[in-house]
Amino acid sequence: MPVEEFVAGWISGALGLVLGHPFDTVKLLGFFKGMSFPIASIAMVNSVLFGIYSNTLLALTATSHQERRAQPPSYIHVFIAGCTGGFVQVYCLAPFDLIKVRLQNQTEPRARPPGSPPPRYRGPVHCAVSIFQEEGPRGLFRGAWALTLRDTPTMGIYFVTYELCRQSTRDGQDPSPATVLVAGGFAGISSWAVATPLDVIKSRLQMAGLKRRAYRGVLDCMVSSARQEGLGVFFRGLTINSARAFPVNAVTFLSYEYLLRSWG
Ligand SMILES: CN(C)C(=N)NCCC[C@H](N)C(=O)O
Repeated sequence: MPVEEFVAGWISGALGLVLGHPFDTVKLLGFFKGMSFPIASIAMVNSVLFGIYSNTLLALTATSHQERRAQPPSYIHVFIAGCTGGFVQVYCLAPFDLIKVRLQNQTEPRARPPGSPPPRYRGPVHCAVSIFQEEGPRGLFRGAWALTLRDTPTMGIYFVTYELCRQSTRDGQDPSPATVLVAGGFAGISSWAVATPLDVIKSRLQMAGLKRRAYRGVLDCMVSSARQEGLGVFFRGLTINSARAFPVNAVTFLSYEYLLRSWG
C-alpha cells in the first residue's frame, strides 16, 4: 500500500487547518487555543482520508496517483473511493470530533464573570479522560453513526466536485495552481453544503450525554429538532462552514497535489 498519500494528506491537512484557524477560533474557542492537539488529530484524520481514497482508487482502477493524470478515473470510481475514505476516517475522527463539540459548547473562560464556576473541561485531554470515566469507552464514540451518515456520502461528493472542477486541465497535464485552488475550494463548499444538516444532528447527539437529553437515535433527533425549531435548524452554521471550507480545502488540495508532484 503506497504511503506517500497518507503523508501528503497529513501535511496538507495541517496546512489547511492553520488557514482555517481564525474561523475555528470563532467557532470552537477553547479547542483551538493551542495548535498542537488539532494538528495531531485533524491532520491525522485528513491523512487517513486521502490515503484511503488514493489506495481505493488504486485498487479500483489499477492506476497510481501519477498515472491518473493521463488516465483519469471515472466519476463513479472517484465517488466510491471518496465514500470509502470518508467511512474509514470516521472512526479516527469520532473521538476528536466529540471533544471538539463538547469544548465548543462550554462557556469561553475569558468571557466568564468573576466568581462563576470553572468550565467543566479544562482542555482536550481532560475532556477525553472525563468522557471515558463518566460515559465509558463507548461514550467517546457518541454520535459516530450520525458522523458516518454525514461523512460517507459527502466525502464522495467532495472528491467528485474536485475532479469535476479540474476537468478543464488536459489529460496528461498537471492542473495549474489556480485550477487546484478553485477546485479544492468548491469541493469544500459543496461537501459542507450537503453535510450541514447532519452536522447539526451529530452535534446534538454528541451533546446529549452531557445534557442528559435522551434521543432515541438520528431520526428521533431530526424529528424533534425540526418540530421544536423548524426546518431552518438544519442549516445552522451553513454560512460559516462554507466561508471556512473554501480557503481550507483550496490550500489542502494545493499542498497535497504539490507534495505528491514533488515526490515524483
Ligand atoms: C463533513 N464534510 C463535508 C467534510 N469533512 N468535507 C471535507 C472537508 C474536510 C476538511 N478537513 C474540512 O474540514 O473542511
